[in-house]
Amino acid sequence: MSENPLQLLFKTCEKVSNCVQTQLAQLICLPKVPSSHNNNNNDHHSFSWLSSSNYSKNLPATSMLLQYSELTKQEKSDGPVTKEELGRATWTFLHTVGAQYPDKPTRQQRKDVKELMAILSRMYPCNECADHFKEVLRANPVQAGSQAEFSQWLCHVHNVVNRSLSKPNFPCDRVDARWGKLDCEQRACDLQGTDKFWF
Ligand SMILES: Cc1cc2nc3c(=O)[nH]c(=O)nc-3n(C[C@H](O)[C@H](O)[C@H](O)COP(=O)(O)OP(=O)(O)OC[C@H]3O[C@@H](n4cnc5c(N)ncnc54)[C@H](O)[C@@H]3O)c2cc1C
Repeated sequence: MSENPLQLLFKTCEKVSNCVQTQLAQLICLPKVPSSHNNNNNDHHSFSWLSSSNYSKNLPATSMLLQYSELTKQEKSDGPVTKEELGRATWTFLHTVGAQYPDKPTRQQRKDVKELMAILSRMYPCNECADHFKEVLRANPVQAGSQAEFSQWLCHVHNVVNRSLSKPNFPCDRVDARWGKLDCEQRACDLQGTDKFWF
């Protein structure tokens, strides 16, 4: 007996749906799901757990897709950093050093920050940034006679870099409001005034 046209239509739709699911799953590199997840235990439909019929039974489709996107985020945050991420982390470090720098630094402390900036301009792991920063330092020698002086100098050189990247100027009178000493319980990290900070 010839097949009911509606049945034929349903079968075709199912085939198309399976095909789309497979292609999508391959596109986003989803792992193959063990056959136990597969209702009809049909290996060539490795991704049938994505189908709506499985959604209410084994529920893997949406939850696994969510887990997958979480995994992707995790992998991304564990992977190599971008130039922007590195920049933000380095400026955070520098401005925090600036906030913790002593009001009355010793000669050694002044020498250390100058060396720190010089080493940064040689070792910064982005060549174009390091080369540019060498020029910035030549035109703006480190000023580190006090905490206020050093944090304002940092703000100024950060603005020089900002301008070169067509970023807006940061108002340096707001630098103390933006950056502060490291937030540590019971001020355990507040090393200013102790000899721990500078070894
Ligand atoms: C030494 C150095 C040299 C760099 N050179 C280059 C380069 O040549 N080319 C390149 O593409 N990238 C460079 N970068 C990276 C670049 O400066 C930025 O860090 C990156 O583009 C991300 O920018 P952002 O807009 O997220 O904020 P960032 O500039 O990273 O700033 C982080 C935060 O600091 C605050 N802030 C901004 N400006 C100031 C300021 N003047 N004083 C105090 N706080 C401020 C803001 O709250 C901002 O959100 C360099 C980074 C460093 C540390």
